[in-house]
Amino acid sequence: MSKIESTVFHLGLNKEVLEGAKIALIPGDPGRVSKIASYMDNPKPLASNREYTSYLAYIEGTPIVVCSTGIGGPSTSIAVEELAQLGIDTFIRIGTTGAIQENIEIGDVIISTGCVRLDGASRHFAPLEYPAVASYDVLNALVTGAKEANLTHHVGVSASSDTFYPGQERYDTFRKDVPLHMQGKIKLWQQLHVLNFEMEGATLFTQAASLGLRAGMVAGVIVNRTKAEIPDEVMAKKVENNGITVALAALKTLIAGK
Ligand SMILES: O=P(O)(O)O[C@H]1O[C@H](CO)[C@@H](O)[C@H]1O
Ligand SMILES: O=c1cc[nH]c(=O)[nH]1
Repeated sequence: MSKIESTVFHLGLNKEVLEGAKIALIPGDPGRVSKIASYMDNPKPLASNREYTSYLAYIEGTPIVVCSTGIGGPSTSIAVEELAQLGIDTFIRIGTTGAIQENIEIGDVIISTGCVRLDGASRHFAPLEYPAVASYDVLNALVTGAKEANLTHHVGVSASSDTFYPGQERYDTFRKDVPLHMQGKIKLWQQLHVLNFEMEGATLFTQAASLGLRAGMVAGVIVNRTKAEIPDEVMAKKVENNGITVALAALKTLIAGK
């Protein structure tokens, strides 16, 4: 039996339990998986290992995998690789994010056309010159979903940092400062019309595009960095529903288009 036919090492899944699913919804937070699955039909827990919690659920009779990636590119790349081995060809990241443009409100959603590759893991899939871009049809389905959901959404470039604190220029930390070489980065990305910071998109987009797979990302804004550094956890729990709503609406477009 080839490796591919058996259970994948980290996710603890095999082809059989995925019931032929081709699309995966991939939040960072394992605690978000059951919530996402609960909005679909017949949600069923599949596995939980390390940061990877997975469910199977159905939309209009189509099986959909929901699997968390954990925080950051490295763990995300493992989830995407192993889901691809099991036949998934379309990935929709459902995240939360920090906006860096003044006009973006908490509760808005950001749909990323591409990501600034401030991560390390994406370089293991393609040289830095390779663009971290969403696939057109997933991006289009997400924008359509946001419009149908009547949610305020912003479409543009995100920045994916390997760290939450220095890489996103947070000063209110243990050292109460940011290393000199990381100072001024919010200003730089603001000038370049980057909309937000998060931590997985660059790896996901580079990995998927370079493997000929499809990926997109929608994230709920839980903090605006022109106003604050740390998100409010109660607000964050509420806002994550907006990203989920857009992704579920996008599924309908993707399944119809399939
Ligand atoms: O809410 P999730 O999907 O985890 O996404 C964001 O939240 C985490 C940081 O708090 C990072 O994973 C970042 O990308
Ligand atoms: O500010 C934020 C909020 C969520 N996730 C991030 O990476 N940054």
